[in-house]
Parts: sequence; structure tokens; C-alpha cells
Amino acid sequence: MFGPGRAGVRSKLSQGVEGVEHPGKLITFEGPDGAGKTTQIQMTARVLEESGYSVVKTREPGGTRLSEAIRQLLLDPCYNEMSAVTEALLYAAARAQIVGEVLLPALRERKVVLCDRFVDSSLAYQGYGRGLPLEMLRAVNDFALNKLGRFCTILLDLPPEEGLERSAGEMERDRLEQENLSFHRRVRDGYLSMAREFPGRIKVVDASADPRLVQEQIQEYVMAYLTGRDQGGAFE
Ligand SMILES: Nc1ncnc2c1ncn2[C@@H]1O[C@H](COP(=O)(O)OP(=O)(O)OP(=O)(O)O)[C@@H](O)[C@H]1O
Ligand SMILES: Cc1cn([C@H]2C[C@H](O)[C@@H](COP(=O)(O)O)O2)c(=O)[nH]c1=O
Repeated sequence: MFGPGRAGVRSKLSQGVEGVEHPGKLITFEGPDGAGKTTQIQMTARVLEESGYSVVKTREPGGTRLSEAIRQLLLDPCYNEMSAVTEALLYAAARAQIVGEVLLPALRERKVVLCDRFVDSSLAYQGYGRGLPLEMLRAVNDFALNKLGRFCTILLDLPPEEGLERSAGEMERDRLEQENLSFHRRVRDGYLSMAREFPGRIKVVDASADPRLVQEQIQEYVMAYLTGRDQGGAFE
């Protein structure tokens, strides 16, 4: 069911996991901190519900009792001793739980699931940001995704300084937001690099525009995916 794989460059560990078909649709929203993911998910959900879709909104890390507890550990600035590998594994653990407890059941029930961040965040932040090997992250996350299958990703692109500025004053910066600007620039560049590599699944939207204009662009991609004009893609 999947498009051409990248067998030549993929880790042996991450090979051989095939996705399963499910009747629902998963749409993930990605981008730098403060890019407008939460705002756009709310707007998208409203439009889809008005059109008769049954929508589930959730977020990563989080979305289940256990994953929200892991989120606390990950984002609390008091854990500044956390190693990059521990961080990557905690994000993957939180993801395994939401996949099993929320995503797969909702997709089997034909729901449209809108997820604030997903596996691309791990590649962008722990891979491009922290410098962990992408192949190891792909292997661990293949395991966490448990044959989830195809999905579509909206990448809200914004210079990190603008995103951090938007969120300034909302709350104390969390452990990841407190990283320096060069970390956040690597994260953004990582996202854009993945979008070039997987244009079938990852759709880039300019997040610097007015929220209504951003939403118009998103709706085009979302409707193309929901009506089958666009197939999305599997995580690879
Ligand atoms: N297109 C936009 N232009 C200007 N401000 C915006 C835009 N979209 C959202 N905002 C504002 O920016 C702030 C961050 O938005 P939002 O919480 O939706 O981003 P986010 O990507 O979910 O952030 P985080 O990654 O920190 O969870 C909010 O104050 C929101 O009102
Ligand atoms: C899923 C995921 C997230 N992160 C980072 C990205 C953000 O800085 C925080 C989550 O906070 P938000 O307010 O919900 O955006 O966690 C990450 O580094 N790796 C991941 O896999």
C-alpha cells in the first residue's frame, strides 16, 4: 500500500514494518514552537465538523493520561540533566501510548484525527536539533507507530524567532523552548528538509500570514486528502 520506500538508506532495524489500512484519516500539524498549530487545529476542526466529519483533536506529547505524565517530565525545565537519548525515548514512549490508546481506535471508527505534533517532531527536534542519528530515531518510532499506515502532515513554516516571540508572555518557556536560537533554526531547517524529501505526505504552509489565510491553504490540503485526491504517505 505504500509508495516507494527508501530501502537503500533506511536502517535495517526500521525495515519490514508494513502499515495497515484503516477507514479513518490522520492529519498531523507540525512546525516550530508558536507557529500556530493549536490555532489552526481549532479552525480546521470547526470547518470539518460543520461539513459532517467526526473529528478527534489531540496532541503530542500527550493525549492520554500516561502520555500527559510523560509530557510533564519532558517539558519541565527542572530536568536539565536529561540526555538526548532519554528525551528521544520518552517522546517515543508517549507516542506508543497515544497510538494504541487513541489514534488507532479512532481511525478504525472512521474518525478524522487532528494531531498537534507527531513523529516528525522527533526527527526535527531530537534528530536535526539535538543531532541524534535519524536512522535510530526512525527505527524507534517505527516501533512506536505500530503499523499506523498513511497520514498527511501540515507543516506550518515560520522563522523560529517569530514563533517564540508569538508565544512570549503566554507562560514560562518550557525545557525545549528554552533552547538557543541556533537549535530552533536547525529544527526549522530539518522540517523543511523532510518536506522536500517527502512532498507526498508533508505539505508546507506559510504560517506568517493572517490566520484566516493560513487556514485557507490548510483547507485545500486537508480536503484533497480527505476526498482521496491526495494519498498522503506512510512514515519512513
Ligand atoms: N497567523 C498568525 N499570526 C499571528 N499570530 C498568530 C497566528 N497564529 C497564531 N497566532 C498567535 O500565536 C500564539 C501561538 O499560537 P498557537 O498556540 O496556535 O501556536 P502553536 O504552534 O500551537 O504553539 P506551541 O508550539 O508553543 O504549542 C498565540 O498567541 C496565537 O494567538
Ligand atoms: C512530539 C515532540 C515534541 N517535541 C517538542 C516540541 C515542543 O517544543 C514541545 C511540545 O510542546 P508544544 O507546546 O505541545 O508544542 O516538545 C520534541 O522535541 N519531540 C517530539 O517528538
